[in-house]
Amino acid sequence: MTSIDVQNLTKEYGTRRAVDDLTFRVLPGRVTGFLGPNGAGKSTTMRLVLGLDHPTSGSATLGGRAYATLQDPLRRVGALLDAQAAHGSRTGRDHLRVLAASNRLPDRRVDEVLEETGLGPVARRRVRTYSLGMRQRLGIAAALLGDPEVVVLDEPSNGLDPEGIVWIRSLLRRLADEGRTVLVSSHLMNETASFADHLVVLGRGRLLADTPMREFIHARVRPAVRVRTSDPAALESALARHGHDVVEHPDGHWTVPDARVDDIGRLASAAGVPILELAAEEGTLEQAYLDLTAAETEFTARHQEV
Ligand SMILES: Nc1ncnc2c1ncn2[C@@H]1O[C@H](COP(=O)(O)OP(=O)(O)OP(=O)(O)O)[C@@H](O)[C@H]1O
Repeated sequence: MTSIDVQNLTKEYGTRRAVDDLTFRVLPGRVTGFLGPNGAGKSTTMRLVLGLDHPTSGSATLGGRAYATLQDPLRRVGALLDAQAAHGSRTGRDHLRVLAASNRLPDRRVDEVLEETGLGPVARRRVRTYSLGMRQRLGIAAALLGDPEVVVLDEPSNGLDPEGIVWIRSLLRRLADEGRTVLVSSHLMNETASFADHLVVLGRGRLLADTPMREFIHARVRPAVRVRTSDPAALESALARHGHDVVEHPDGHWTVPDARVDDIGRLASAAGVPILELAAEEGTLEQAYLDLTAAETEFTARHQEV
């Protein structure tokens, strides 16, 4: 199977360094979320992987080969970078047929991907009449046309309605389960958390994290227990006796940082404290991401002061 290998990749536009000595690997069989603030270098990296731009130094390869050297590239790599790329005066079906013909792919694939992306009913309409979500689906259909081992999608949920978002989530999962290499950029943290197994995070063109999603969250956000009781004084003293701090919230629930739900449940039960609600509070990707990017901003500010 084919991995994406980015090795000491640097791209400068004039004096601006969009990608700065980046090294990471995107492995098959999982969905890798590609995150970073605006201008962090995600699209530039994707363009370099897809041979749409030349690196200033370093390399980006697919299964050890540069994109430009691949035979029938659509059969190896499918990409969605710009959903507006399709010709407005063509029908969705014709757009895909032209792509298929130029990559020696059978017409049968066109109908298969139209079906797969839910575009069957609008396939014979001109692209200029498509909504943003339909164009997005057409871009995804084009990416899947060659049944590629590697799929690179820049903001695929953009413009999709809730049904479309659920669909893209299950599509990404299936592509990864089939053993493909899937790299997906997004600004939406809840969305990324729902599909990514692994994360690559950029900041100012540099690699900030390359880690499984669960680890990324657990390393940055402390787990807590959410609890609500009808006898706050009794709960507070029971928790204090066992060295737990509590944080009280205006709506009456409390959180106990760094605690496990089993321990708090047992402790409350032993003390005879009535419990109305008890739940584990997992950190979210958004919290972890903001923590990381805040640390990065602080680091940059400190270094600029020197
Ligand atoms: N063709 C170009 N010419 C000059 N500068 C460019 C070009 N392409 C990108 N840049 C600059 O490189 C930096 C990285 O941009 P890039 O689009 O890769 O970031 P991104 O992480 O994809 O951002 P976003 O989340 O906003 O899409 C930005 O400062 C951008 O202005």
